[in-house]
Amino acid sequence: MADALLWLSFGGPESPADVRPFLENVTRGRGVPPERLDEVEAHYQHFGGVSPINALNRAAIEAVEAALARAGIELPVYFGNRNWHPMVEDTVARMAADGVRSALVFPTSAYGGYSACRQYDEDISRARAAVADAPDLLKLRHFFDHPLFVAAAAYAVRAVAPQEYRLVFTAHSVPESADLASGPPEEGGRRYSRQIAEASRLVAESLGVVKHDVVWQSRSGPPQVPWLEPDIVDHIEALHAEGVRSVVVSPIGFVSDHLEVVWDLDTEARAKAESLGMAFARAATPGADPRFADLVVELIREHLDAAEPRKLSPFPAAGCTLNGAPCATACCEPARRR
Ligand SMILES: CC1=C(CCC(=O)O)c2cc3nc(cc4[nH]c(cc5[nH]c(cc1n2)c(C)c5CCC(=O)O)c(CCC(=O)O)c4C)C(CCC(=O)O)=C3C
Ligand SMILES: [Fe+2]
Repeated sequence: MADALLWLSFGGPESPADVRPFLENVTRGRGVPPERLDEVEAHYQHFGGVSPINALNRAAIEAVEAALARAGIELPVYFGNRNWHPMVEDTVARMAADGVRSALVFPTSAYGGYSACRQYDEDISRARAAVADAPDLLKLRHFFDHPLFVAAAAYAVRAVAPQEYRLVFTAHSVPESADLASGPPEEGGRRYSRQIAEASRLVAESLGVVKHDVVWQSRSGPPQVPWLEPDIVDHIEALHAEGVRSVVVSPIGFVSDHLEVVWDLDTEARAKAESLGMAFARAATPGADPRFADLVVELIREHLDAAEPRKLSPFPAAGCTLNGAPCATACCEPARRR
């Protein structure tokens, strides 16, 4: 039923010369102001023009290959990205040349929403359209509420948490209009912000933490357009004013570390906390946790062995579609660009 797995991710630059063309790929047609791009380019160049995301994806793929071998599942894994090499179009061409007729696709995002889900569907459609005899590509479902995802995130918090702390979850902000457009209009359970809140609640609950916050990071776009708030850096100030003296930040919105994690959290949010005399710890992203490889194998088994989906939330399982079809006609439509 499937001859391969395609690991589909965002991509990131791996040298200083890659940064600008990468950013142009990310923002093509998206109305991101040039000043924002200059600012973001400086963040990348601060780290030598290298995002950790591609190396972490390669390492996660190795762990999944080992987990598949342990499970006795013979499925070669291919790696393709939306915005940087290896580009998904090139990878799908290679899959076709290797004789792959049908593949499962693991997108490196656990959630619904335009940027986190439907844009990966668009990548699948684009890549298939570019390749003669492209394989059928079936995308795996959203996994924000899978017990192994929740367990990996909870473990990462426990690994860095001091005795007393405020637990703060963070995810990539999106325009409010994009968040409201996520999921079919009649059904709120696929809304990005609700899934983020639900994953955060599940992690906090499994840790026995009674009070947690959900905040946002890395907003871009023109300032007059409302995005999900509050921002993590502003929130740290608000917590300080409330008397909180120690925070643990869990980047629940992301699978692996990337530039926006190491810049916005490890650099900016940490500096803000330290300037206020607050203790600051950032939990690891789950992608490198061994539970994560097992999670991917379980999601694959839902298809190969018709295994029962394991999920902790009451929200409908969504995101699983063939050949880049959206979940539903009006689901997660891209925001209109001015
Ligand atoms: C929901 C979401 C995720 C999580 C889901 C998922 O993981 O897929 C995510 C992940 C990521 N976002 C990333 C990088 C960027 N995102 C940008 C811009 C944007 N992100 C958005 C949303 C999201 N983004 C949005 C609504 C925009 C505005 C423009 C647009 O509508 O597209 C820009 C442009 C500059 C700027 O505007 O800041 C960059 C460089 C990287 C890789 C970093 C690296 O290289 O290490 C990753 C993993
Ligand atoms: Fe982004």
